[in-house]
Amino acid sequence: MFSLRPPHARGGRSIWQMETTGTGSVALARSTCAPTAVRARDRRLAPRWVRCRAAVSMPPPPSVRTVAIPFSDLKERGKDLSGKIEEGLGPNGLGIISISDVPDFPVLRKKLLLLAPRVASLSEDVKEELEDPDSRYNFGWSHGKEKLESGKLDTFKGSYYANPILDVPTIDDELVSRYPSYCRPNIWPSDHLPELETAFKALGKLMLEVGLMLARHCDLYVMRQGVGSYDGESLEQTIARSRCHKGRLLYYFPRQFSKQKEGDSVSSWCGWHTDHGSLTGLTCGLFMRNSIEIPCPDSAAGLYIKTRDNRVVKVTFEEDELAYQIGETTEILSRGRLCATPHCVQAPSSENASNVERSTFAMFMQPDWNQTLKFPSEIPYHQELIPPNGAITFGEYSEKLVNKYYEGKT
Ligand SMILES: O=C(O)CCC(=O)C(=O)O
Ligand SMILES: [Fe+2]
Repeated sequence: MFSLRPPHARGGRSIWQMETTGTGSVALARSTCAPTAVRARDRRLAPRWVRCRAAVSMPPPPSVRTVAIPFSDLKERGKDLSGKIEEGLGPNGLGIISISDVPDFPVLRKKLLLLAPRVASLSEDVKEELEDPDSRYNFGWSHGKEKLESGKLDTFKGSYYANPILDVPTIDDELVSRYPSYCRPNIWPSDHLPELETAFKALGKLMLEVGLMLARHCDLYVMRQGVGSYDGESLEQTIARSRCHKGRLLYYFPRQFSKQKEGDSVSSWCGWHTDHGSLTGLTCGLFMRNSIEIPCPDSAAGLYIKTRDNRVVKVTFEEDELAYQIGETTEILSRGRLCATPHCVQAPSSENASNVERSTFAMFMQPDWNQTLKFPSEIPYHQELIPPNGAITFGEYSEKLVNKYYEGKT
């Protein structure tokens, strides 16, 4: 059954340190905000039984609905949404919020997500041509290159990475070799799946536009809290001027569990990690069998989040809602006013899972490689990577992070 133990209790290794995913979501050890006894949002966490596989045993984790903001409110720059921002993304929030009624979103989502199994089923030769080892597989097709909690390579999901805003972020060769995971050009399967490029760019651009609107409201919330030098590094400006945004089309292969125990892991499809950038847009996962959409076959399958007081909860939002999560960089720069959240994805259980696939799209919005971040003196993560004066460009910071997790270098 599900483990309600804190992650560090598993197998003697912190599971949050394990997964090294592609751009935007290097999985990192983190200390969460200090646990507190009972918080306002806990009232929303009233347990709802989502699955019971065995007659005896521990209850499954509760399922929690995201705080939702209607698009018509979000697009008003001056509207006071600080209550909802605080409830969803503040120090006691789940670190995820959803936006409802975004025009065109449901159609663009479906168009792109239905292409994920088609990418995954291109021939091995074609997929190899679509790989980009020089960017550490941060552009084009990536499968089995990332490390999982177990330390094994992740073969459960495949990703297609591209910058939906800029095909060629820079032509400066020095920058391309210094920051390959952001500066290399996009790769598109123009001969084999030409519709991918249009669908990927359309959804990515929409998620950036809506993300910018949300960023504005996050800034208003943080400024109301009186955070000193935040102004010059506002989330909205940071995202608006960046050339580093990265979309990731994810395809989760059907999982066949050899032992029931293995299938019970809450992170059986995607390991625990915290996105390291500024803001991540996320679509609701689309379940399929043989590339045809089906309803989610197991209510326990999907996205899970670790709460600030060390509980694991399943998080739900509607398929026509667009969700956003805070990344570590924003948590640090907002001095903890906006909090990042560890998350993972659970596959359906064996009995329900035969041939079930899932696709989704994440849009990682992060500072430009040349933006200097001014870190406060006390930060919850990666203190050892920050120079004594606290100033480092996002490009250098990301390279150090990638080295830390891929090669153990700092
Ligand atoms: O599949 C999902 O819903 C989440 C994916 C994710 O967390 C990531 O790509 O960073
Ligand atoms: Fe993530």
